[in-house]
Amino acid sequence: MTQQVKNLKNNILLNFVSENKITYLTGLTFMFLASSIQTLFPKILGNTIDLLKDEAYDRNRILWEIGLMLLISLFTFLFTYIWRMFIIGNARKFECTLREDLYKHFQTLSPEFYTKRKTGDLLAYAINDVLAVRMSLGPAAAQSINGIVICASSIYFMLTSVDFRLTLLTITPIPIVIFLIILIGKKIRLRFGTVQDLFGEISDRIQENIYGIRVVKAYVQEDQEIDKFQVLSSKMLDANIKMVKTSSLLTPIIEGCFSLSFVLSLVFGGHMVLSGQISVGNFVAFNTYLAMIMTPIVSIGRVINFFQRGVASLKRLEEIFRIPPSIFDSEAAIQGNIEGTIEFKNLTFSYPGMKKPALENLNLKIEKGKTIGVIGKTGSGKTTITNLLLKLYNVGPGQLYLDNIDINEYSLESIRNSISLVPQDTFLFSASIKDNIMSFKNIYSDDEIEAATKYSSIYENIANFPSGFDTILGERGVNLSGGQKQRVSIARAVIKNSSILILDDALSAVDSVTETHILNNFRTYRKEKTTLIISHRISAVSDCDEIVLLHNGKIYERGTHQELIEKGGLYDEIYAEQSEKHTEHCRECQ
Ligand SMILES: Nc1ncnc2c1ncn2[C@@H]1O[C@H](COP(=O)(O)OP(=O)(O)OP(=O)(O)O)[C@@H](O)[C@H]1O
Repeated sequence: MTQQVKNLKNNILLNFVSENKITYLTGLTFMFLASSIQTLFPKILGNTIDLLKDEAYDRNRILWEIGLMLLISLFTFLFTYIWRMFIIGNARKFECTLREDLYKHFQTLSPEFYTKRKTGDLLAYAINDVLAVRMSLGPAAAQSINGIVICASSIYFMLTSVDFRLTLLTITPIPIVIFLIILIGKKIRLRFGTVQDLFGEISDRIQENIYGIRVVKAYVQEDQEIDKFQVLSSKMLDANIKMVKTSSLLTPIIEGCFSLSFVLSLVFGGHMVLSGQISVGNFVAFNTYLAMIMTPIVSIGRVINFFQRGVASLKRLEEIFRIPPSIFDSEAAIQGNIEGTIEFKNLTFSYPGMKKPALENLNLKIEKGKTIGVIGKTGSGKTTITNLLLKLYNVGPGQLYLDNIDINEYSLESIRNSISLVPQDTFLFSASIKDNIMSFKNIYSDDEIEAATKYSSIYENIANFPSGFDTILGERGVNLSGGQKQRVSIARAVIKNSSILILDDALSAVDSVTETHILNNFRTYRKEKTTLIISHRISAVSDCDEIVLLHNGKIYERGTHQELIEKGGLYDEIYAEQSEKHTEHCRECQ
């Protein structure tokens, strides 16, 4: 577990604020200054009006007042710019740091975590939740502090410079407005929650549909899919209409209450002006303060909403950060290259939450430089061997050895640097073929890249693409055939040139001639190195030094191809079945 993740587990927000306290304090000081001087404006405006009322007004005094107003505007602009740079800038920085840390944390989590979580949900953490936290720490925090200062100073000036009674009378509707905003806001949030849930469902459906578009078309499922989508879409419409019905109440209520304040101000304030209790200038200043108060109060609902969503999202993120990486290095983990001897000793492994072991009492030693074939029916445990060798799952002590050292003693980096895997489900990045082969590591020469593709029998295909190795692959490599994708994936493993190579059913989409060609290449290129070929096809493993036939997680038969044929067991049966099919296929081809 990295120190960073440990820190984040304690309190993400407090850690960030304390790390950036200087910028926060500077920002808050300028925010306070900007809001405070802003509230001087109405008072000076009032004074100026009162001065102008006098026919023999002092011209210089008026110019001085106008100059003051210009200075206030200038400093308000300047201080607002400065606090925004610090406070909003910090919120942006927090968003970025949070997303990077989350991404790093995702990289440490086990495959088990990913099988349990939906992609759409994980995306929501990285996008919606991080954004919600940023909005509450940035604009919402700024608006509330700014609003509190503006309201407090405005009310103070109204009370002290204009009239105590008039102030109390005109601000009477404000607590009612706040109460109603909070009440309606709660309802809006509930309805917004429903809209968000439906939005998640719609995103998941679109994502699944695009991902499985071939299956949808092949099974003529388009109409059913459209119907299902329409049902969801109308649910979303209903939820939105319900939300709009409630939220539409908010603005008229706020405007109505403030209109009441202005009417009260006009009636009683006007009367006070006429009876000479307050000046016209003070009356103008009073109304300007009233208008200034209006903006932060109107945004209370939005700010509360931002905070609530921010707090909820922060909680969700903290929960995710609290999930410990289930696989990590021990304190004194061995760093370095593994030469390639593998040994399974009485290994029994069950996937988390599963009763039946995927591998049971497995005993197998693979000497460095040997090529081993693993064959077996679907679900017999072949891929589980790969998962354990790459330490994607934890294995108990004393069950799996690499170069006669327990796998648990190695660092994850050493294990994964020493093993190249060509997985069953080929995954290519939407980048150039070259970047895919190099795994984005710019450490290989063009000659090495070319050689790797020749070993994998994909060179000719790539050379025929107009942009050659620079051809950009579509998402998941859609512009390549299944067999081409597999061969690019093999080239990626070949160039890594690790001590151990695992081909997990990696030749299933290539024809038998290409399969033989690739396997022949491997025989020369990987002479001194360990290779594990997992396959359903006997043709892929028949030349291996030893073949292991797995059945229900146990070794059922083992030996060379010849020995297993002579034994006349299950392997021989599969061989006979596959040879017959092959012969039939050849006859049909003729
Ligand atoms: N993540 C998982 N969680 C729970 N059970 C799993 C998981 N992965 C595999 N299994 C189970 O473990 C057993 C062995 O699976 P494994 O993937 O190793 O089989 P396989 O021989 O590679 O099959 P195939 O030839 O179809 O790829 C199966 O019963 C499977 O259902």
